[in-house]
Amino acid sequence: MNSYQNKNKKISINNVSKSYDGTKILDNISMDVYEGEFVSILGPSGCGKSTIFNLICNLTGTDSGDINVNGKISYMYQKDLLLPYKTIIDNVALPLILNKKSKKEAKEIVNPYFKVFGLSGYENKYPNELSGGMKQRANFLRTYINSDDIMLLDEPFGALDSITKLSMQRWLLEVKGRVNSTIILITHDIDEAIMLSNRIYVISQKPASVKKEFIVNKTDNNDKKMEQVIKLKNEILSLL
Ligand SMILES: Nc1ncnc2c1ncn2[C@@H]1O[C@H](COP(=O)(O)OP(=O)(O)OP(=O)(O)O)[C@@H](O)[C@H]1O
Repeated sequence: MNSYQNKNKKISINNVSKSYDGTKILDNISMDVYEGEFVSILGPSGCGKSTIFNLICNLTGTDSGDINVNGKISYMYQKDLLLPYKTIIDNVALPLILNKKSKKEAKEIVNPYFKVFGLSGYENKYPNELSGGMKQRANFLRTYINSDDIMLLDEPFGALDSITKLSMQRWLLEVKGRVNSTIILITHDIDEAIMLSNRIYVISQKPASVKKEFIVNKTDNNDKKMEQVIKLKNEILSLL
């Protein structure tokens, strides 16, 4: 158990199974996520990870089992999905404008977050003027503006080169230290899951079931940290 598991449960997935066209995708999955926690779902490509998010968002229904969500969800995809003809600030303000705020008011609300999310100076640029990493920061900020309560991140750094990816992972860790959002990350990158998460659910090949749940102990002692990471990585690798 980690310290978050004493807090409110934000999402609980109970014995959920799901098939598409007669093929079982998810087999009796159970997971819980607590307030302020960063949880990763780690599994091989195509095993059904995005299907779990689609079920959480009610974009599709379960065949059996149930899902309880306690809060407002936002969902960030791997692709940035920024509108090319709108400036970054207009893109980020979009969820508020869709929620009936005036354009002026929406911009005033989002403006201070540009500094917090390392996007100062990019407010009036267009998406094609930004690097892949900066676009994903803007995408993350727009997701956060949509809801800072529960954020679902579906391989947000999957399309980035490895150096940008590492700097974005560090950036996300730092941002997470400043916000109290509950975050669930889908990834097939073991290092990413260990670096960012408080807890990791390792899931199997299709039909996906939970193979094991790991708590990632955070320590400031670098030697101990390295030792723990190697041990955890080996344990996870042996399951995949
Ligand atoms: N709406 C749908 N109709 C039919 N089959 C689907 C549908 N959505 C997903 N699937 C199938 O379910 C399986 C799991 O897909 P899903 O996208 O959930 O996996 P994933 O683990 O997120 O994949 P990846 O790591 O490649 O993003 C795939 O075989 C996919 O073809």
